[in-house]
Amino acid sequence: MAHIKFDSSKLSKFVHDNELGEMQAMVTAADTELRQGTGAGSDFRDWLTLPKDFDKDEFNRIKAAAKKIQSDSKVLVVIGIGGSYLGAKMAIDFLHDAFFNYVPDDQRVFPQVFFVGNSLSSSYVYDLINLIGNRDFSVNVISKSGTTTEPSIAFRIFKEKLIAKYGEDGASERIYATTDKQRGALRQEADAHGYESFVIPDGVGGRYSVLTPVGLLPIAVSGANIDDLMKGAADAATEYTNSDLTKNEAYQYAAYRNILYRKGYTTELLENYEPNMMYLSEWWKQLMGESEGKDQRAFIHHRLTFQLIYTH
Ligand SMILES: O=P(O)(O)OC[C@H]1O[C@](O)(CO)[C@@H](O)[C@@H]1O
Repeated sequence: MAHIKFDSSKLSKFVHDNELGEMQAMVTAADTELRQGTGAGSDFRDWLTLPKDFDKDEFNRIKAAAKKIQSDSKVLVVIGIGGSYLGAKMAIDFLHDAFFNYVPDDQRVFPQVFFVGNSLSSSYVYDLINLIGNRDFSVNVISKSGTTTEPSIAFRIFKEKLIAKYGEDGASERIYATTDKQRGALRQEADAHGYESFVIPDGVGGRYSVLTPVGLLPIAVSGANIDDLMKGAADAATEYTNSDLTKNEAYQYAAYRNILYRKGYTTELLENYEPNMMYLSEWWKQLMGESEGKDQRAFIHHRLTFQLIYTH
């Protein structure tokens, strides 16, 4: 697999050589808790096996839905917020060229993919409606609960647009719902109207859901190869199973963060040099912030995209 390298050489000023080794006992204990499911939040560990152990029938339905959208739509409108949005946005930006969404219709192979329902901005919605114009479009609405305010509002608006353009039945054929298997407002609506629907697995928290239908359908519609994506993730899942700190670079990163945090270094920067990696950083911020921030012990996360500088 293409390797992501972790380089700790510049840390020697802050962390003594022996300090990493001293973390091994803690890392082994944490790894055992994680793998055996004996720690807090153990119901939400399915992301550990997701790249290898996923619903293959549903995966094929995702590919079929992506083909249909590619054949009948110029635009896919993806509605979702937080974990139901950032992973797909990150992957599509990262995997395609910087101007993917700007290529004109007569030159593009795959639909434009736009995200909405992640803010309450009425001007953003208005601008997107204008941008779609009279062109054919489909909607992928993504929400586990089906009641989150921002995506619910956006879905109402774009569903009305679909009905006005294609009629009730035609609209139902262009709505793809990614939601809970059994519960929630969106599940009920999808079943009642016969929308093609996909499941957000119970054991995968929203922010870890990029390799579920949450991320996979929009990514597949954009033309990226989701078979290769899952294969790469499966290789990574194998590579990062070793709890030996000298062998596992992901655990090295975690251990160094922990050492630094306890020394009072509580601000973490993720820098990148490519504009199409901007949402990789946004996704990372949410992963870290939402995972660590809920018990008041989090790093403050920033991202930098040279030359763009944000501190948020
Ligand atoms: O999928 P739903 O129910 O609309 O919830 C979305 C929320 O859930 C999360 O994905 C996880 O808590 C948040 O990031 C997001 O704001």
